[in-house]
Amino acid sequence: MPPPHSSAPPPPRPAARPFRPRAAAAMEPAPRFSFGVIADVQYADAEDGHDFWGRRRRYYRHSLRLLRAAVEAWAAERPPPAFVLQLGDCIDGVNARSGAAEAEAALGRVLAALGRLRVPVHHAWGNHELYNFGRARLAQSGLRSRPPPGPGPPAAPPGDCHAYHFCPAPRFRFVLLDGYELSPLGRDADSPRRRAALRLLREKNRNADLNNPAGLEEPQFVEFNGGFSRAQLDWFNDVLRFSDENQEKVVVMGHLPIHPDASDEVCLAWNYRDALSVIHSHQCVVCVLAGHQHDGGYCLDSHGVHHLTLEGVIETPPESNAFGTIYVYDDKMVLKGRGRISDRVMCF
Ligand SMILES: Nc1ncnc2c1ncn2[C@@H]1O[C@H](COP(=O)(O)OP(=O)(O)O)[C@@H](O)[C@H]1O
Repeated sequence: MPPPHSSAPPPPRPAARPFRPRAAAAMEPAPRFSFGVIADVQYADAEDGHDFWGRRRRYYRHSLRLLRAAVEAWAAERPPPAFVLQLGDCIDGVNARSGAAEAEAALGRVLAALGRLRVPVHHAWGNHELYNFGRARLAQSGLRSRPPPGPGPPAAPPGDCHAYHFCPAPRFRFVLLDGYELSPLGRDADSPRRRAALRLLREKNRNADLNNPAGLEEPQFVEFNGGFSRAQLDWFNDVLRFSDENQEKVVVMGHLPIHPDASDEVCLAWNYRDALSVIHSHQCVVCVLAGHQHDGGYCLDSHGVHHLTLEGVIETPPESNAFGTIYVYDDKMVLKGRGRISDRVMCF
């Protein structure tokens, strides 16, 4: 969601030529592995709409076509990406207004499109998943992407938190964070977790509409964002300690951005500072990938961590796209962006 002062989006860039990582230079080593990234598909079988400010068009139906085009492009790569990160909000909240069957059908179409890839897809849960489904249903759905536990630190935090880690190649670990563990969204109406999240939100946000950030000292305290529990942050800290001790490089992913220079101030996780301070107390994290802020963003922070917020598919015109492939080397990650997403080299 753009802030009120944001300008019009840049025009779509022409389609890029296929990227051939091995052909770039004869002496350059081949990437260790690659993976696909995509954010905020927000599919619904509905007419186009707009963002809250009425400034950005939302292409609800076309977003599924763009997702299918992304899948085709990934499938044509040689070698294909080892996995895909779907950074959350894969279906839009408008589905829920038409009933549970519509939400299930929309999710089914998105999962079928991604399922053509035959590689693992890791799903972050965003606010729009939680507008459509409770957490219990999500945990039974195709969006529960936690792999079987492997060696190393505990596979996931306690409770129903959708956070986990996995190791796609020796000395590389990916950590998925659940930015809506603290949130009224997706919780049963009378549950203690929902009441506690609402209490916290209302302490920080006195507006009648909890989605309204006007006048807040910490504008990220709106209902369409959420936060990390202490238990999740402690678990995250344990995972990063293990990675430090084992000389691993870590990529963190989640729906919500956690650095103010890679997002507008309204789209950050409630307690983004806590997540950042865990990251900064370790050496291993090289990159944080997020969605949610549909205009995208990037910064290299004061500790040398890259923060990349992906442009959202939902606000991408049908003739363009918004996805990418990231090629991972021992000393860098090279993003080859498609459509609205720019190429980028992120050195470690
Ligand atoms: N400044 C605001 N004041 C009040 N409600 C808002 C504001 N910005 C967004 N909302 C509402 O918050 C919800 C989430 O916003 P939306 O832009 O749809 O989120 P997302 O970017 O995740 O798609 C929507 O119902 C939207 O109307």
